[in-house]
Amino acid sequence: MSNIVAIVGRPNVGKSTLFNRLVQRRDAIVDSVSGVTRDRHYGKSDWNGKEFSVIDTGGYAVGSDDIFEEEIRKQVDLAIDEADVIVFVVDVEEGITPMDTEVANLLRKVKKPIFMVVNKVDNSMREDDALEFYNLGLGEFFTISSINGSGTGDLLDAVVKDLEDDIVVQDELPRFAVVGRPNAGKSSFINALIGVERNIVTNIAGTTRDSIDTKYNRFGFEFNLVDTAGIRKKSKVKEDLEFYSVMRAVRSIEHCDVAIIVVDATRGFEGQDENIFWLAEKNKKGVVILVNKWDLVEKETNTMRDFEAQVRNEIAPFTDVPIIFTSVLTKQRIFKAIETAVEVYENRKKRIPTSKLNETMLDIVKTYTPPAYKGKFVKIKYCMQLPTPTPQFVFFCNLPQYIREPYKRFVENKLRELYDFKGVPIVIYFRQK
Ligand SMILES: Nc1nc2c(ncn2[C@@H]2O[C@H](COP(=O)(O)OP(=O)(O)OP(=O)(O)O)[C@@H](O)[C@H]2O)c(=O)[nH]1
Ligand SMILES: Nc1nc2c(ncn2[C@@H]2O[C@H](COP(=O)(O)OP(=O)(O)OP(=O)(O)O)[C@@H](O)[C@H]2O)c(=O)[nH]1
Repeated sequence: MSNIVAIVGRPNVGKSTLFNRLVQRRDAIVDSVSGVTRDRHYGKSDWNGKEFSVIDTGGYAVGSDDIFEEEIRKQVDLAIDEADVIVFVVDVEEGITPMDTEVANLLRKVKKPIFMVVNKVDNSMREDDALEFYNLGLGEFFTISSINGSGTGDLLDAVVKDLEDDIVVQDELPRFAVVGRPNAGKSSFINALIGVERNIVTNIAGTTRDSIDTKYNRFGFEFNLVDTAGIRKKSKVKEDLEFYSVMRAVRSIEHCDVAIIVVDATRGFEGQDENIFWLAEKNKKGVVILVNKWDLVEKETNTMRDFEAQVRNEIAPFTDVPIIFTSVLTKQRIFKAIETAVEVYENRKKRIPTSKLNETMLDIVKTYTPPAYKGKFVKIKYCMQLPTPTPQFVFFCNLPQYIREPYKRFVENKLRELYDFKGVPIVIYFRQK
């Protein structure tokens, strides 16, 4: 059901450079919201029509050199458990180091597809130098230059062979993933919702270890709750890793239709919350934001309004997202949260008939035409919603290359005004006709 590619390797081999290359390509071509590169560590990519998430394990290891190795070992362990494909990067300039050998030892036992990648092979002379990496005992490898891009196409061809095609499961219940930073109240929310002590709730960050992906019937709604936290073996979690919560969020979001993002009101909407938000957006999933622990916030006249404004500011331009102030402790607005998630689920499945869309939208785009560019006028002739699992629209026109981002936004906003797409990412294309 999911396609997660993890990039592992010791520091400085070029993991981030490779990651950027994989993700930017997609950002440039497919992303509806350009300029959204707010997260360094994970992103969406696609190759030959297959979409996948890429996770860069670099940059997580913090602290002194001696705990470094231990951190990297843990990350590789986690990647082995949680990712579907592992890309192991080594550096031809440095050759084999003891840490490479250690990582290779961990990977050799793994059943999942592993791709060893010798990076910094910027020229043909270095191809010969790469031969020493056979000594790591992982068999064939790819030689690439992340900086100039050579070899990355062959690597991607091989990687996507091992990934699943997009599976569209029909006629299933809505799948909700409850995601958020450690300690935000995710387990408490699920418990309050389903009315039983299903998860372990404690006030120690990162204590939720049980997996649930179960069907519920509550408040007259039927849905599945997705929580893949328990997939990994408990014994291996010795302490909480930021990388672990990222992995967990990535996987849960990939599995869901709607991500219910739980935010701790006492901490505000922070960087990590934003990352999770954009992850859901990039995956074209529905989003509902719960501002939880609202009982702990000291309220003045405009506290709620101000908080909401701050969140909307951070998530612009996708501001049409339900934000609900909850207290899981006092069970405030729990029902509302589920009711809204169901609404968002329905919005995400919405299909606007072509005739109706043209009646409404064509008028608008003819009245408010795209600005002329280099003296040329763009004429939009026709539009339709694509038969995709999530809302995507195509506008046919004479000069699609002259359509700029602000006009796209304008069209998106109009679509959102006319048809309720609250909480749902929309993709808009302009195509030649
Ligand atoms: N010559 C050459 N240099 C490269 C290539 N890829 C990356 N580098 C350089 O190698 C250095 C490390 O690259 P990063 O991408 O930051 O490496 P990393 O593995 O993500 O490092 P950590 O974040 O510390 O784990 C940078 O100076 C890059 O410019 C390459 O293909 N050829
Ligand atoms: N006052 C107050 N406390 C809350 C609320 N929701 C959760 N808590 C408390 O916050 C702590 C963390 O809650 P959890 O439900 O374990 O949080 P979690 O997000 O599942 O945490 P991890 O398992 O670390 O990912 C617990 O002590 C809860 O009792 C709330 O709405 N109000």
